Parts: sequence; structure tokens; C-alpha cells
Amino acid sequence: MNVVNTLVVVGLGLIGSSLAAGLKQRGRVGRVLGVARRTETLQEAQSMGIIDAGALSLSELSGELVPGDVVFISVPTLAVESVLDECKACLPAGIIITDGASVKGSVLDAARRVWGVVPPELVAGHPIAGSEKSGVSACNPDLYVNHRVILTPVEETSIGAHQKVTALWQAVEAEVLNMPVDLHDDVLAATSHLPHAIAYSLVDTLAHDSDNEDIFRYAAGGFRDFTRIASSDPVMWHDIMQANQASVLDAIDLFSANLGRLRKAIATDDSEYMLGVFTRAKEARDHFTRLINKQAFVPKMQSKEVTYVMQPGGQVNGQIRVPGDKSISHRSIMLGSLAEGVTEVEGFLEGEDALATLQAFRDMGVVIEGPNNGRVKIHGVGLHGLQKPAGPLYLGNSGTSMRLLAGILAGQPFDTVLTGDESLSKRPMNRVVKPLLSMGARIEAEGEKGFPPVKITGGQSLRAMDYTLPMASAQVKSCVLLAGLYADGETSVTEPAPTRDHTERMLRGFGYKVSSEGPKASLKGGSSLFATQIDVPADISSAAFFMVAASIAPGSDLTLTHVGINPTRIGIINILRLMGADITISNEREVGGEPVADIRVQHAPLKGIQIPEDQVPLAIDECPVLFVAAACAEGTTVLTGAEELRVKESDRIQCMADGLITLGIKAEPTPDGIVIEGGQLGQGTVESYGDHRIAMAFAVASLRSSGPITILNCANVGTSFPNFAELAQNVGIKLTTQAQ
Ligand SMILES: O=C(O)C1=C[C@@H](OP(=O)(O)O)[C@@H](O)[C@H](O)C1
Ligand SMILES: C=C(OP(=O)(O)O)C(=O)O
Repeated sequence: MNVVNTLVVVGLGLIGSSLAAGLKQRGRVGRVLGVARRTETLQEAQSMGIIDAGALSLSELSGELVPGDVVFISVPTLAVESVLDECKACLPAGIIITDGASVKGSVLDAARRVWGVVPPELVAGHPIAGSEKSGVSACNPDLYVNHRVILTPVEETSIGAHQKVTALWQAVEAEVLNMPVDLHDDVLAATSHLPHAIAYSLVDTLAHDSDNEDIFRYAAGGFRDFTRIASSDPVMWHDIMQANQASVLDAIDLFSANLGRLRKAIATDDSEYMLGVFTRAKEARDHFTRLINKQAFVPKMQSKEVTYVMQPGGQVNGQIRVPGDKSISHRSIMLGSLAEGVTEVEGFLEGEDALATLQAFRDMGVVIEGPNNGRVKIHGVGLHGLQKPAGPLYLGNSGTSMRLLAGILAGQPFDTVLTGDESLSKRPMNRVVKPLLSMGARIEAEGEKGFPPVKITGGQSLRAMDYTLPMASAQVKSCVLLAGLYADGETSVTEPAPTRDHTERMLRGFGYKVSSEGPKASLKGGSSLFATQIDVPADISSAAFFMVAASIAPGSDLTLTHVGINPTRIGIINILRLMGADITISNEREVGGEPVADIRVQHAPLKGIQIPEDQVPLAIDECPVLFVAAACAEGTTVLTGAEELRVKESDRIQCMADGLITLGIKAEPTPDGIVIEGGQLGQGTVESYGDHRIAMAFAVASLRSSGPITILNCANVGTSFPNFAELAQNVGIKLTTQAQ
């Protein structure tokens, strides 16, 4: 169906002719009329089938137009005004006018000069597509497919005209976005106009330097990639620079200052500065697609839809090492950044949660090299060396990042805002806001439960505090202790039940005194952390999926190597053993203050138990997969004292119950736990609700299901266990992934 009856394209360059050809090829336009300055261009366009007829001026064609037809102006930016003059002089009422110029403020200013106001039929637009090639011969009917087109409607713009122009671009498979004019021009100055100015200037500099006559002959990859856009249309870019003068000058000034600073670093052998710029830039560039692609100018993690399709049955065998411990990886970045000197980390978890912490510290000026095969080098800045980040710190899906950072940031001289994804934005932060407020911090979160964003006002002097935790939470304990580093006096935290103690252990590893007396941990503010080496053990929370897998699947015999068996984390081993699991621990040793061992699990029939409440905080993240063990056990398993599960990445009690019930298991949620009757797992489609641990738990369940299980929404497995699917397949779990 046609989106427009007659389209007039004024200016048959790459942009205009590609729109015309794209609409024609898709059968979405009645006819296209072209306006060009030269008869040969019109002839060429007509012979290529891009236009049906043409003229050297708009006025020659205006008699053929009726209301609802569209004029698309695709001439160099500074020539737009004269075309608008012509539009005013000759177009009948009701003709929609749009354009493709790279600068939008100048087009709207031109319209105001021509008409006195912006006419309602004018919809300014900018297709973010193009190429260094120009002219009608470069025409490409697919130029706009999956490219963005930014429209900058103003108050006066008519809704009908806006809708029509939107439909026009969508018809050539572009993605249409709307943006305020000024924002558009600033963003484009930085992302497009500045790179063009630099590319032109660089090539011109080299071309004019006689000593470098031969340079182009030797110029390969880097030069070619970097300067490709210097082959773009000079008149077009001349016009853009003039039309967006103020924003372009701001962008050039900022860049010149930064280049000057880099020059100084090179001149003074300031390796730290150079590495800082290069590692940050490499990181930004490497994650460019993930961070920005399809999200226009809103930096947001891009998560693909991932589905796990599980075939039933099988057994798990072999020897594997699961990735690094998430809790320890977070803390290695945090304490490494706050230490004096260079900390080297091995076994770092390259999952999205730990990477979010890493990025946050980079955003606060810390130079961090890697991660490279689990190796990270952190150039610590000391307790008082963090710098104000340029914008909010985005922490993705990671509760640990947000809660621990809140403690550190409460003690900084600058303001910060912490944000996260949809799941993290619904997790309660008041549990850290309250104690931090008592310490004299200025911190706020939204609503009764204190949902993110968390806003922290810096420059407060913190008071030490003796805090009794209302719930068993290592995140809250760690948050208060980390704030205590900045407080005046001794801060103590008393917990109702033991929780993971990695913060206390690692602080000691960095030479910071932390005393522990039963349930109470204390430290005095104002000392220093000193860089160290950290060997991150394999994550017992990730190993847990395979421990349950081997336990429930007959014929299994699996060894998990180098697993962290910190006593505050081994609830999964204790509980599985109580259920009858066959687990052998060997090769026990200590690495960097954390105990590790190899864990061998052989299949054994499991029985239902009442899970001891004191084990719950020691197995809090392992509960989803323990529910699968319970479903495969003989008899009833009862869990109590686990209300914390309701405020994780999902409500893990309800979500697991939903999935188990779908698979034919009797599972009854209670306010603080669940009752599960062991039985035959069936088949079906379950939701993971975007929760990594739920997705992986149901993948393990397939080993004992009677038919296939489809698990929806599994992309977030990448937050804690990026190679889960691969390792699962390697040991014998029948998993295939489907990604869109
Ligand atoms: O301190 C940590 O690294 C963690 C503590 C636990 O959270 P809570 O403190 O909310 O129990 C756990 O669920 C989380 O995965 C990691
Ligand atoms: C609860 C978890 O993590 P976080 O709180 O850091 O999001 C988890 O990994 O299961």
C-alpha cells in the first residue's frame, strides 16, 4: 500500500535518490518526481528508474501536487532555505514538507525566516545513514534498512504531517525516533560532525606535509578505517559545520583539550594517563554495539531474547571449572580501586554483573586493564582518589554492585546517581539507605521500599555506627563496613545469622584491620588499603547447578575444580548431603585468604528434608536449584526462613513454584519459603522472569523431565555465568539456545 501518492525529491544525491528508490522498490509510493540542478542528473535518475519525471525547479512540478503529497528536501544544508522559499512561493496548501539535513536548528530557523513561523506541514528530519559515496549513482534502495531516522517535530508541527513522515521512513525499514532540536544538534555535533572535522583535518595535514609524501602509499588498516569519511561530499560538510557552528565548536574544544592532555602524557611518559585513555576507549568501543546499538542515544544494556530448549534425560560426567566467584569479583574491583598501588586479579568473572562494577569504577576515573581471560589490573587511586562520574552509574542487573557502591559513594566528596535495569529498579534499597542515613550520609531512593535510582549527595562527613542488621544480608553488612572506611571512629555491624564474609576477608588482604567477634565485624575509618594479588576461586553458586545436576541424574560423576568453599557459602553442600547426596571434597587449600577445593559429585537418590534455617543464608542463591533437587527427591522438602528470596532478581519463591507446577510438581509457596513434594518432572514451557538462577535451575531439571522443557527469557544468565550453556552441553546436559 502506498504511504504517499506523489513524492517530490528535491536534490537527487545519495540521500534523496535512496529514499525514492527504497519506496519504489517496496511498492510504497505512487510516483516520484525529481528536482535537480542539472538535466543529466534527472536523465540518469529516470533511466535508473528512481524517478518517473523531473524538472529543474519545484515550481514546474507544483501544479501536479495535491494535499497529502510530500516534498523531501535533500540538498546541502545551507541550500535548504532557498528551497523553502520556493515551497512558499509555489506549493498549494496541504503539501507536507520534510528534509534530510544533518543539522535541524538551522532548517527550522530558515523556515521561520521564510514563513515567520514554522509551518505545521514542515517536519524536520535526519536519516542517520549515508556513506562517503555521493550522487545519484551511489543510490541504494536499502540504505535506510535498520538505520535510525531522527525527527525533530516542534509545537507547531501537525500530527498528521508527523505521522505521514514517520510512515514514509518506516516504509523503507528505518527506525524512527523523535528528539528535541537542540539535543539532536548537540548529539550529532559530537558523534558525527566532530569525527568528520577530525578526519578531514587529519588527511589534509598528512597530505600537506611534504616529509610525508609517501605516507598514503604505506597507509594501511588504521589510517584507512579512521579516515574513510574524509571522502565525503565537501560541500555538504562545509554546510553542516556552518549550520551547526556553536555545537561543533564546543565539541572541537573539548576534543582539543583532551588531545592536548594526551600529548602531555606522551611527552611526560605518563603511562597511567595513557593507559587510562586507551583502556577506557577500548572498553567503550568494544561494548559500543551492546551499549548503544538500537538504543539510539540512551545507553542501556542490550539484552537479546534468549530461549533455552532442553531435551529430557541424560547424565553429567567429566571435570570442569566454572567461572570466577561473583561476590569476590565485585569486591576485587572495589577494593582494588580504593587501594594504593596496582592490584592484579586472576580468575575474575567476566559476567555482566561484575563488569558493571568494573565499568562504574572506570567511570569514576580508575584505570583498569582487562579483563583478559580473567586477568584484571587495577591501578588503585586510594580511598580518596575517585572522581565524579560524568553521568549516572548504570549497574545493570546487579544488586551487589548497587548496595556496596552506595556505601562507598556515601563517603565521597561528589554527588552520584545509581541506576539499573528493570529488575534492579524494583529491588529494595532502603535496607542500605536507612543505615547510611544514620551515619550522616545524604542518600535517597524512591517510594516506600526505596527503589532505584539511588541519589547520593557527596561531601558529608560520616559518623561511625554500631549497626544491628534487621536481616541476614552480606550486601547490607558490606555496605555499612565500606561506608565505615570513610567514617570517623569505629563502625560495627552485627548480623542475625552468618552471611558471606568476603568483604571482611578481602579488606584484611588489602592490609586493612577488621576485627570479628562472633556475629560482629568492626573496623575503624581513615586507614589505607594497599594493593595485593587476588586469585578468584570458581563460584560455588555456579557450581551448585552442576552439583544438583550430578546428584539427580543417574550415572553421573562430575568433578568441579578450584571451587570456593568459604564456610559462609557451603550451605548447598550441607543441604545436599542432608538430602543424601554423594559429595567428596578433595585438594583443599587456601588461595588469597579464601579456602578452595575440588568437589566430586556422584549420582545418589535424594530424599526430602526440612532445610535447617541456619543454612539458608549460606545457600541463599542456591535455593532455586535446590528446589529442583527437592522436586527430584523422594518425599517432601520444606523451606522456611527464606523471605529474602522474594526480593532477589525475581520473587524466587513464586517464580520457581510457577515453573515447577507447570512441570507437574506439587509446590506450595509460603510467605517465607516453599513446600515441595518430590515427583516426576513433566514437560512444558516455563518463564525465567529474566532471572539467571531460575533459568539455570530449570535447565538442570531437564535431566529428570519426561519431555522437553522450553525456558524463556534466559539472556540474563550472562550476568553471573556467561558460559553456562557451553559447559552444560560439554558435560552432557541436552541444551540448545535460540537467540533473537
Ligand atoms: O554480598 C554479596 O556478594 C551477595 C549477597 C547476597 O545478597 P543479600 O545480601 O541480599 O543476601 C547474594 O544473594 C548476592 O548474590 C551476593
Ligand atoms: C541475588 C543475586 O545477585 P545480586 O543481588 O547481586 O543481583 C544473585 O546473583 O543471585
